[in-house]
Amino acid sequence: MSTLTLNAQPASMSLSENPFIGTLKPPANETEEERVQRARALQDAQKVSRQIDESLQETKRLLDRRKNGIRILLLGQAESGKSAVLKNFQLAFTPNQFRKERGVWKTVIQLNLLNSVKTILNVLTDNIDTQLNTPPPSPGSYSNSYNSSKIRRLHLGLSPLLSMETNLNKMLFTETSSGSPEISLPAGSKWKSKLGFPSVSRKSSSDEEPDRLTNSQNALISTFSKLLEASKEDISSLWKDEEVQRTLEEREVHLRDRPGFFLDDVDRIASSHYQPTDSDIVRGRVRTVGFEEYHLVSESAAMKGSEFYITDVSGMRSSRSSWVPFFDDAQAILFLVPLVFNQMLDEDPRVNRVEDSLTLWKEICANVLLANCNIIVFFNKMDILRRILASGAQVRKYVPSYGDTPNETASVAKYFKDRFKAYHKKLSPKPRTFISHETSAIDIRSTTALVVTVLDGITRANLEKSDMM
Ligand SMILES: Nc1nc2c(ncn2[C@@H]2O[C@H](COP(=O)(O)OP(=O)(O)OP(=O)(O)O)[C@@H](O)[C@H]2O)c(=O)[nH]1
Ligand SMILES: [Mg+2]
Repeated sequence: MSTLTLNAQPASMSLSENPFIGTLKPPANETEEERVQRARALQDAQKVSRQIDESLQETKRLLDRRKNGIRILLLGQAESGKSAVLKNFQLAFTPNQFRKERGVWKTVIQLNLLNSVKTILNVLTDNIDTQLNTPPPSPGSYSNSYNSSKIRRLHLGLSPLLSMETNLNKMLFTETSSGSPEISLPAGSKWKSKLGFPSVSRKSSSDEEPDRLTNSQNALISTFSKLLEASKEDISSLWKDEEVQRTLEEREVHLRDRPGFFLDDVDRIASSHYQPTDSDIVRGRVRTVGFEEYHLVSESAAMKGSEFYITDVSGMRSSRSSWVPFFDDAQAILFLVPLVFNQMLDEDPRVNRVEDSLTLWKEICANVLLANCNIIVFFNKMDILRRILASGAQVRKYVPSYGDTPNETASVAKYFKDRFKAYHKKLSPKPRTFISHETSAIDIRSTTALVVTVLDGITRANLEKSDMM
């Protein structure tokens, strides 16, 4: 083994030629004070050098550790359910850590609830505006129980809550350029530490640690919760009102199919003592902005100590170009496709969601950087698909090529699965197996069981790959 000697000096170089000797030698007429200063500076420099070495070693250790863990990338359009699937991974493998953050979700879920109330009020107001501008089709056909004065009264009653909601959103979350009324997660989960929940070791597009909330900000959160509780009856009767339900139906506003729907649980959630359940947390909606890597060290007995790195990204169209740097590192991709064939993208209401997923899928399949990557498709939101079909919506109206295939869940799922599978075969740079699952990510019992099986499959596939190398 060859050893490096620090004094090594080319034989051809004389001492007087060595350019470093002059700088390292103490000055000839150095005073005692200068000598002490020089010694101190040398000590400081050695300390910095040691710190750099330690940090390099730590980085290497983390990189080695990462290399031995399973690295998964979650992809799919916005609202496809990536963060919901991530929460199922957390529930399955790190339930204790997951539950420690329960308190953070209370405010998020209460804000989600209020967001649905705002949607209803907007629809009712809009409806009344339309009625005022069009004569009734038959006398008395506009006997709306939510007439303009009733809505005005409701608005008035809820206005302190609504204005507080605006302030809370500004205080806790990021505003998106999409202009969406949804709350957005600032890049990285550091927002959780704002609420007093230290984030576990993660890497994200923003590693800035936010300031903790001040007492007055915490008081605002608590007042919001109390005000929501005081408005519980109003919200409940608004949601249960038949006229309201009919108007929402006429306007094709299907709140149950939208993200962050909690109106069926208003009695439980609009309470200042409310504690979110696991299922509530998975249903809670916060739009992801940027990306975040979660490092999970399994707590479960079967896989204790196994490590996974799961990267969750924003699915907005404008964010997709920032996915590419993660392709190189990912061992498996979970690609989420919500089969909501009658819904359009938020960011471009002319684009059908399933068509957008297909376009994205083709790009992912054909990408050479992902040629060796396992890709697993989750056909998600199956519960919503069932509801959409039960409401009588015809697939062929939105996807003409569906033709006369039966308009029922199994046929619809098979039709889309076959299309995704065909592109996978045609566009993959190398042959690979098509793997897919039908999921409802809010069904935590079946999804936590599924992610355990999926992870097992990914681990085996990687072992086989490394055996072959
Ligand atoms: N009903 C139903 N809701 C779901 C399902 N999967 C996810 N959701 C809900 O849909 C909403 C959007 O899911 P997210 O996981 O936040 O979506 P995302 O893909 O992370 O979206 P971005 O962060 O915007 O890219 C959340 O409120 C979820 O709870 C599902 O299978 N069924
Ligand atoms: Mg997300």
